[in-house]
Amino acid sequence: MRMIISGGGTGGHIYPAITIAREVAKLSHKCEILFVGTKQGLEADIIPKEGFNFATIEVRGLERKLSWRNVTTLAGTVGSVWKSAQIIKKFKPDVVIGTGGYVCGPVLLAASLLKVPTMIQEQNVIPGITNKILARFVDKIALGYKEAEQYFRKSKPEQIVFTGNPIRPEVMSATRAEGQAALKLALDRVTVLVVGGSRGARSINNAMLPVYKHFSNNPRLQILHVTGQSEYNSIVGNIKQSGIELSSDGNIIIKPYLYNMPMALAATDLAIFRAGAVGLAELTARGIPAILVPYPYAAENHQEFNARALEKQGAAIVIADKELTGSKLIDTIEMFLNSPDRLSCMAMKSRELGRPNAAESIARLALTLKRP
Ligand SMILES: CC(=O)N[C@H]1[C@@H](OP(=O)(O)OP(=O)(O)OC[C@H]2O[C@@H](n3ccc(=O)[nH]c3=O)[C@H](O)[C@@H]2O)O[C@H](CO)[C@@H](O)[C@@H]1O
Repeated sequence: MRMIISGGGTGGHIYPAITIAREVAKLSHKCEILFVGTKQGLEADIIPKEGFNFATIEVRGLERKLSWRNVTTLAGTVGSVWKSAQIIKKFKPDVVIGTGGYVCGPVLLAASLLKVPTMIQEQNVIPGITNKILARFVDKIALGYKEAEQYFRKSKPEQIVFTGNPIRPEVMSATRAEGQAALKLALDRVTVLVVGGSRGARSINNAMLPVYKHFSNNPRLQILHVTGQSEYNSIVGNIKQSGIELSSDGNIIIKPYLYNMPMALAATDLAIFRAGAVGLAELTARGIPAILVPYPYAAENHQEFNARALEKQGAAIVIADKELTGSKLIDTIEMFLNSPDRLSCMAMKSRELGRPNAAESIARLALTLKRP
């Protein structure tokens, strides 16, 4: 099996691509995989680290309005479709898969024009613009949420398959003890993991300062906060300025990014998260109860819809970004600390929503596309 996989911009598109690629490789002997991304996206950092061959094309995202920039972007897209076609002709894939982000547009379009079997994987309740356009050209559409089907009305029913979102196998295999050891966490404390998606979240970062003040040195819990690369230094600066100690044996741990997120998830009792679809798939697969603060500027407010899907099933509490304050977070964390039953009930509801085998379903679907 030879496969090209493309997806980029943020972790929410990149990790599904990595997971699907690994699963296809596991299921088919002799598998060669080429990842196509951009030089600017997070994929340029993550993909070579993960050991995949990596080719790049130049492509920009469209603005969601009529603009001169869009005209030049579309003109540039013709060039990137041509470049993608060259990559495809040279690599000769049996199948081309896209996991979202604008880089997928030219790659999947070129594959479809060259009559190579294609599949896209849509992670969100409300699909991204690239996948909405690509839906007209591809052979299969694998959905992370059933609710997304209504946005692909022009597609044929046999094109659409509800699989759930793929999660890395390590997310399921890591044990609590391994996670605690990997992150040097205390064994006897409730662990709160705070993550603002793959790039961090300013409003969550800002709301956390009073939370640290309140819980600093509290023996009942520890907080592991992932700030995102760009805000790490300023957050650590603010914490030090406010007199909170970040010693190695303290209960507040701040990281810019976690390359071993599965370990952190394995040790987590409560998550404070944005509502990126892959992050949510990981939380539900492990049955982690969550306080979700959807990013309000995500395209068509899709994070709100992702988050509400969990809230509806009792797997999470949602706080709107504009209503997020330190004291609201403190009150909600205190509420969970004082009612462990509520926390475990939410954990159970979360696990009911999890689809730990989604990656395998998607990989099997990809294998069916290979022509004999
Ligand atoms: C602002 C925006 O539009 N974000 C979108 C982006 O989210 P984003 O990339 O933030 O989202 P997700 O939460 O879906 O996925 C993040 C992935 O990165 C990993 N991770 C994150 C932080 C870290 O330190 N280490 C780490 O490994 C997580 O474990 C997860 O696998 O793609 C998602 C999937 O299409 C969408 O639902 C989000 O709305």
